[in-house]
Amino acid sequence: MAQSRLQYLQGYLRPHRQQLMLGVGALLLVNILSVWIPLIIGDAVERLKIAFSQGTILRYVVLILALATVMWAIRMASRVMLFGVGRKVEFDLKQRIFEHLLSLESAYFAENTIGDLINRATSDVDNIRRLLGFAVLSLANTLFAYTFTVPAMLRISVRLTLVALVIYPVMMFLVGSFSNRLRQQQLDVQQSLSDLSTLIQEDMSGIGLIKIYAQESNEQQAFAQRNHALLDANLALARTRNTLFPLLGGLASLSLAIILAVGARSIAAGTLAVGDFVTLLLYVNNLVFPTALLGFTITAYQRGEVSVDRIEAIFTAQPKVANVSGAITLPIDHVAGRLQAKGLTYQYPGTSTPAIENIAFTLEPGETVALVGPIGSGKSTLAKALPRILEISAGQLYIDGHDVTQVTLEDLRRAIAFVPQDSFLFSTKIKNNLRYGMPLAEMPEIEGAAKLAQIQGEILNFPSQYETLVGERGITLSGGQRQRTALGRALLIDAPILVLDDALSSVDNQTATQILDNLSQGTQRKTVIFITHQMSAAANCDRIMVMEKGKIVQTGTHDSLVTRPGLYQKLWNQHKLKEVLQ
Ligand SMILES: Nc1ncnc2c1ncn2[C@@H]1O[C@H](COP(=O)(O)OP(=O)(O)OP(=O)(O)O)[C@@H](O)[C@H]1O
Repeated sequence: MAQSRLQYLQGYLRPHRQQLMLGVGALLLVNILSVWIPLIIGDAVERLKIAFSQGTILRYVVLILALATVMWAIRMASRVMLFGVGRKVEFDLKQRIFEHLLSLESAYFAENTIGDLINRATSDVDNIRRLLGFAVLSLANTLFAYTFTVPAMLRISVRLTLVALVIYPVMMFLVGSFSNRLRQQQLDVQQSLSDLSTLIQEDMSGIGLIKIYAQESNEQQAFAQRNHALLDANLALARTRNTLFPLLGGLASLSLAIILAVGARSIAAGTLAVGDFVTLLLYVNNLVFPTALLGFTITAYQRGEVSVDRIEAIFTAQPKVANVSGAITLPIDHVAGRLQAKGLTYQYPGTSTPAIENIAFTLEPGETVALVGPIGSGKSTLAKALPRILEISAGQLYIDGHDVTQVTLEDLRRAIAFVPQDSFLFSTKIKNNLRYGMPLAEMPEIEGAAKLAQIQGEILNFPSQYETLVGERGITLSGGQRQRTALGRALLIDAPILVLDDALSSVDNQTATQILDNLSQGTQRKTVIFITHQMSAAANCDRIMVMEKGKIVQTGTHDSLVTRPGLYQKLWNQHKLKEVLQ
């Protein structure tokens, strides 16, 4: 890891340095003040020994009460400030994680489960909040308590102080020897929690599939297994904590007992004043609480450390496709829509052969070109290469003569609207789904896009028309309706180039052909790449490119290709046969 955990933590705290310093400063003040009260009490004991008077007691009580109130107020202020820092870091981290996740490509989300990522963004961030709130407060408090109390104790009696503190190295050793086990067990808990979240997330998304295959009981078992693993991990951690913490508390109290025994003898021998003894006892008491808390502090710290690693792992993932330095801008109204490929090749990481190889073509502005070919021939790969959803090399693909790798991603993706087969819709009004790419679009524009996508008629039949909620909280659209809504969404941004990656597969041939006709008419004609298995819709396109094993093997109009022996003729004949048989 490039930086140490401590450096990461410092980085998280940097923006809130001032508040942190104020909080720690308040703690410092309170610890300095806390040395006084035992001194005052010791003094009171000595005075009262000489001459008992109500007035003296009252004066001491008022003084101690006043001091205690001030200390309480400062301690409160320090807690508000330090816990506030924890909360602010939590906010910053959540924000950073979300922004970073948005910058990553879908391949990252295929490798990392959503449940795990959600867990990191919530539970792990929460651990860091506790580390930077509670643990920092508690560590600083312990440190200050020792720094100011121990010298004050030494001034009273070196021997008794050493006697009282003899237990503390044992405590430190104990904490040290448990710390690795605690950290590992904490990691196991976080991992088990992530596994469980992943299963919940996947099962809820795939609930339809579970029902179709009647796999409820298997999924229940899988859940029980992971839930048990989480329970075991939590119990193991609790066992360790329950062994360590009471041990620490017990040892801290033991130091009080030792000093009582040894101190009483010194008083009897006349080498220690009663007042000093009382002060010393109160000092030891001051140390007991922070020391007994050390166990919690250490767990909070280790829990936080584990979470720092898990969160930083997200930040180390970098987007593969990014703007080159000095990338050129290409305003959409300057794009005519000419696409040219020269030796375009792409090989998926970890595979032995390129999915597309040495592709060359030129698409003129306004042309509608179908891309057909057997399954797995590389059509989707080519489609994804165009708006650089896949990382392609420079010098292989040009938009209006500009190398796409040199154009800013924002402009390139604004110029090339990509519509995939799986049309994802958000759980919101259909109107908002349509204007997703242009949130400020007005109704006439939205309706225009819906008409072009041939979905307007159906929307008007929905209960609340364009205001109808779709998805989880609303109505369920059919596959074809979803695809046409997704197409309407792409048409609304009015990109000069449109890539339809099997995006009309659930739409009947006639409607698909009508949609393509809509797109190729008028002054706002688009360059359309229509990837499809629907041969009759492809046949109506200006031109057809036929792919096989990652290469374009034939190009031409339907009429020219269908008469030539070759893959296209074969695909067309298969399609005709299917039509006859249906
Ligand atoms: N993410 C990936 N990692 C590795 N190989 C992949 C990946 N995506 C696709 N491939 C492989 O690349 C080849 C081309 O796939 P592609 O999806 O481009 O074909 P296609 O022509 O669009 O197929 P279909 O008609 O079924 O949609 C296939 O062999 C496929 O297995």
